[in-house]
Amino acid sequence: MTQAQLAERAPVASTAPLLSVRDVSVVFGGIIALNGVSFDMQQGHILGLIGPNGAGKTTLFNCLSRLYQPSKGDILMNGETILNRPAHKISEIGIGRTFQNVALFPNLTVRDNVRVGKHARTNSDIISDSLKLPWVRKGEADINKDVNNILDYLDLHHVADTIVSGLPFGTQKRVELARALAAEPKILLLDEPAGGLNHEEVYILGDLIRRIRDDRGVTVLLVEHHMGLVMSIADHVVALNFGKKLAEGTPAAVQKDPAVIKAYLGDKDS
Ligand SMILES: Nc1ncnc2c1ncn2[C@@H]1O[C@H](COP(=O)(O)OP(=O)(O)OP(=O)(O)O)[C@@H](O)[C@H]1O
Repeated sequence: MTQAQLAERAPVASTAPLLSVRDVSVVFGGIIALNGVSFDMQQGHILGLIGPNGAGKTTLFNCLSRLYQPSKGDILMNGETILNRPAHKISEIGIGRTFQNVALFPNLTVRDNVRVGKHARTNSDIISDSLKLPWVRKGEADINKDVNNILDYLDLHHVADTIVSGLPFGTQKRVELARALAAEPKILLLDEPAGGLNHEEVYILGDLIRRIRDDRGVTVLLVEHHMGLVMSIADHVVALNFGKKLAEGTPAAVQKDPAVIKAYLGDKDS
């Protein structure tokens, strides 16, 4: 192969962000929950979004997951706005999410909850499903294989046929992660995943989030109060306070930033 052909094959490092939050503001009545917030998320990064109570983290998370519409600004994925998408259509463009208090179907098994995530990405419809048309049967076989892989990956096979409501909270959180992964997201939005977990469970979770990024190339946005978790796994941290961006950078730099230290003083959760 010639030098020119080799050069053509060489991967081109892309610096274009996967997701851009541009000058986003959200106003509730007279309250400015977000005030002109901008930052980028790079492909393959774990981005930690931190800030004291009321800083605007959940509001921003809800804009990204399309539950809230910003009053101003834009959110771009690969350069295209996502603001024209309703919440139930974001899995189609590769955005998955988990919920702070776990939002599974409590009376379904672990396996069926994960299958729900998988169906968010398949093209079958109710008529094809009920007629069991060939492409549906083939689709089902692939779905079963993928679901089994995800159950193995998240160490959930032993509880695959257990009803979710009887499982410990930490396991339910893992099921939620499995359901989100089943939709094969490019970006995973995690809303306080460490909430309600004990010290060991938080450590395991951190390892898992890192593995998901490394093994599956999933870019992760993590809204989290648990500073130990954010600082140990994030590549980049964005700190908010009173709806504004206070600082951003590496975990070490943000942790040392005087404005961030000041914002957290007296906040018992920090
Ligand atoms: N639906 C709403 N209606 C009115 N005000 C709201 C609403 N949601 C949030 N707010 C206000 O917007 C501001 C930002 O709240 P938000 O919940 O986004 O902060 P947060 O950083 O997620 O806080 P916490 O860490 O306590 O969850 C707060 O002043 C909050 O009271």
